[in-house]
Order: sequence, then structure tokens, then C-alpha cells
Amino acid sequence: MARRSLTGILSGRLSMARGRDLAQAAAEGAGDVFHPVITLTRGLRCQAAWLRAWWARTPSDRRGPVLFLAASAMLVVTLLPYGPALVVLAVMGSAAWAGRDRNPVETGPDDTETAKLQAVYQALVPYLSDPADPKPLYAHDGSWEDAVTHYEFDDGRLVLLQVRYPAYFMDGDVEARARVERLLHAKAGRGREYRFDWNEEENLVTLTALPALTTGITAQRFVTAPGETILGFTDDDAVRLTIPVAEGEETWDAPPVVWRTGPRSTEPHLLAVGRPGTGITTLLRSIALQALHQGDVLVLDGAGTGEYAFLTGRPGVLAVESGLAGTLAALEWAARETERRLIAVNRARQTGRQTPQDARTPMWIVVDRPTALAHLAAAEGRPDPQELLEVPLRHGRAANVTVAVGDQIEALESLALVVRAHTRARVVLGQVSPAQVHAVLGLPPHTTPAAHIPAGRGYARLGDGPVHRLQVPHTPDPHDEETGQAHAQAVLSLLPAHPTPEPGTSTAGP
Ligand SMILES: Nc1ncnc2c1ncn2[C@@H]1O[C@H](COP(=O)(O)OP(=O)(O)OP(=O)(O)O)[C@@H](O)[C@H]1O
Repeated sequence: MARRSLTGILSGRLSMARGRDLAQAAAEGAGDVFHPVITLTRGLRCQAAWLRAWWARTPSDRRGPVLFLAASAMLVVTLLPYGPALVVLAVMGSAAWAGRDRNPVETGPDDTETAKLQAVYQALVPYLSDPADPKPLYAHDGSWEDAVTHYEFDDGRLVLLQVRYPAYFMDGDVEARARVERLLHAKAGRGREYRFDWNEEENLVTLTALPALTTGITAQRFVTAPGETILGFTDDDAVRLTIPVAEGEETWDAPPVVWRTGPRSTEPHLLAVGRPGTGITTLLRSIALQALHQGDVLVLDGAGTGEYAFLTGRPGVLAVESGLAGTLAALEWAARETERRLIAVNRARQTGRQTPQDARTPMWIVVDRPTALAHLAAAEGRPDPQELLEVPLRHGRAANVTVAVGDQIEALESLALVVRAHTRARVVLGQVSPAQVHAVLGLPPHTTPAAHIPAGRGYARLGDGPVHRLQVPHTPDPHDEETGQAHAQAVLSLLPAHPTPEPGTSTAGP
């Protein structure tokens, strides 16, 4: 075999490399030259495929008229000046558009997100697997892709996660659910609030990150129908209705939690409890201010801190009592007044006449911290004021009498049975445990607590309805030194104006 010299081999390689470069340059040049043609061909192919599919979908009895229409259109086009040229231009233009290069869209999680999803999956293994399961959905050597059906990240943080769970997982067991929710909450990040939705039919649980509820809504005249009271504001998708609210300079549509009272209400009385300083008085003040636009209000302030004093003497305010003796007298009057209204309503029904106006005007009894008064009454050997609420609570609905009670959550056990039994509209405010929410509302919250809970934040439930997150509108005591001028003015402007006194007139009341 003849040997080749090193220079010969090198020069041969050099000429081969040059040849490859030339071929590559020629191919690139051809690619550039033919690119429009390739694009047009691709577009024409797309159009032809679409046309074929459309033709296949068209029922056979309609193909004849379609062909006839197409032929007529072609005839018209050929008769038009520049018609065929315009048609060719239009087809080429749409083919160029249809065949344009589309950058591939990146799908799927990046490495950090994949690691996070796998971590969530692995953490769920002990909770959602069973050693007896021959084909477990959750296993230590398994992958998140088997169980995660939806996910969404925002800035690297999970904002939506839907996972499947095996059919044997006890999704009806509150504690089993709570364990999974606690774990998902911890894995998704504790800084924000999450909602959990359990779909028992399809064995799916969804975690959704919730935006914080606005704390900027202050006392104002809300747009409501007669018998409606706004307890506060909640999530957009939790209620069907929104009302316009002013927040600072802006007006926007906010989703309210509306409490309906009166003869047709299924939850005619309210109980609100919370940790001290979380906004129970503020909520009752907001309710009293709204009630004043619908009827008469009697305020009984067990805490005796004078936070309702600004209402004293205003039209529609029957009395503001804070001492034990005054409260007992006011409640005795309220019980008699409820009975009087009840008799008037019954008489009117029996005789087929309209209920007299003085039995139709709504009457509200707002009681703040009744357990404080109960304690005082027990010490003085006097009747528990809560027991005097029995008549308004039992018969108030028919007599258009509404009772709203507020107290501290620690005093829940001290609340009279009659109060707990007849208050089906419930609110709980402040940093409370899921068990406490369950004790007050009859259901645990389906959202995790926020890292920081502002005053006036909590949950509301009307009767057997769902549990709503709630933010009470800021309604401070206008006489409090710490209340800013603007806020005080906003509250005072909601009070009905003093009527011009007419000689010889007097108002009814306790
Ligand atoms: N919705 C709210 N928005 C803003 N601040 C609020 C809200 N609710 C209450 N606050 C503020 O929180 C503080 C306590 O409110 P409030 O007196 O209503 O609570 P409370 O539960 O009745 O307290 P306490 O147990 O001391 O009577 C007040 O300074 C009040 O202005």
C-alpha cells in the first residue's frame, strides 16, 4: 500500500474543509433565497389541509350549493378589473401569514418549579398512600407528574396547585383534610392565604393563593335594599353581587357579605365574637349606623367604654345604655315592645288589614359584651340581661325586631343558650384557630390564616351558607381622640340629622 505524506494528508483535509464551508454557505444562501417560497408552500399546505377538513365536515346535501356559490364568486372575480390578480395576492398573503415561523412556546415547569412540585409530591406520600395499595398514586419513587393535574407559579411561588388523591383517602374526615391542607400550606409558603377546594366526586384537591382583602373601605352609605345590612367585604368569587364603594378617591365594585333581616330572613339575629381588640365594637357600630337608616336602634354597651356615646340623642336612637340598671330597664321595655308588635302583626293578619306603621318599622337591639353585664348582674343578685333577650330573639323575626350581639371569643361559653340558639348569622374576628372558627360558625374555615391579620378581619357565615372571609369597614368612634378628622367626619355624616323640634312632640322609647 502506498504511503501518503503528512503535507499531502493535511492539504487534502484543508481542501475538504474548504469544500464543506462552501457547501454550508451555499446551503445558507439557498435557504435565504428560498425562505419566502418555503413559507408560502407551508402556508398553502396549511390552507389546503384546512380546506380538506372543512370539505369533509360539510354535509353532502350542502356541498352542491357551496360549489355553486364558489363558482359564481370566481366568475364575478374574473370579470372584475384586476380581480384574478387581487385573489392571487390575497391567497399568497394569507398563506405567508399561515406559514410564518412560530417560535416554539416553552411549556412545563423550570428546574426550580419541578423541584418544588416534586417536594410537594414527596411530602404527600405518607398522607395519601397505603402499603396495601398495589399501584400507589403516591410512592417514594413516584413522580409529581402522576398526581399533579394543574399548577401555576407566580414569581417562583405556587399560586395554584391541583392534585389527585387515591379513592381510599378519607376526604370526608375533617382532621384528615386539615392534615393535608396544613402540609400544602407549609409547602406553598406561609406568607399568604390559601383556599382549599375539595372535589370529592373526582378525588381532587385544589389550593389557590388568595389576594389580601382590602382594608381601605371605610364607613359610608352603602347601596342596599330595605332589610339588608353589609357586614363587610369578601372575595370576588365568593358572592354573586357587588356594590359600588368609595375607597379613597376611587369608586369600585366590591363584593359584600350581605345580611338580610326581617320577617322573611332565615337568620334574623347575629352573633359576632372575636379576640379582644379585633373589631367587634367596630362591626356593631357599623351595623347600628346602617340600621339607623332603616328603623330604630337600641344600643346596650356592656363594656361601658362609651364607644357608642356619639349616637345618644340622634333621631332613631331609642337609647344608649351602658350601666346594669339602665340595660335591664331597656331590655324589659324591648321585650314588652316586641310582644306589642307581635300582637299588632297578628291582629292585622286576622283582620286582613295592613300592619300598623309602628309595628312595621324595624327595631334593632345592638348588645356589646352582654357577658360583662351578666357577670355584674350575678354579683348583684339581679337577673341575667341575656335572659331578657329571649322574647326579641324568639319572636323578633315576625315582629321586625333584630338582635345583634357581640362579645369576646373567650366568653363564648358564658353566652346564654338562648343567645347561641337564635343567632344564625355568625361572625368571628381576629387570630383564631380553625377549631374556634368551627365552634362559632359550625364549619372550619376553608382558607388558611394570613401571616398578619388586620383589625376587622375574620370570617362570616349566614345560616347554613358557606364560610366567607370578611373585612369589616373601618367605622371608628368619632369621639375617640385617636380617630382622624376625616374618619370621624365620615362616621358623623352617616347619622340622621336632628329634626326641627315641633312643640308638643315626644319620641317613644325605653
Ligand atoms: N375594620 C377595621 N378597620 C380598621 N381598624 C379597625 C377595624 N376594626 C377595628 N379597628 C381598630 O382596632 C381597634 C379595636 O377595635 P374595636 O374597639 O372595634 O375592637 P373590639 O374587639 O371591640 O375591642 P375590645 O375588646 O377592646 O372592645 C380600634 O383602634 C379600631 O379603630
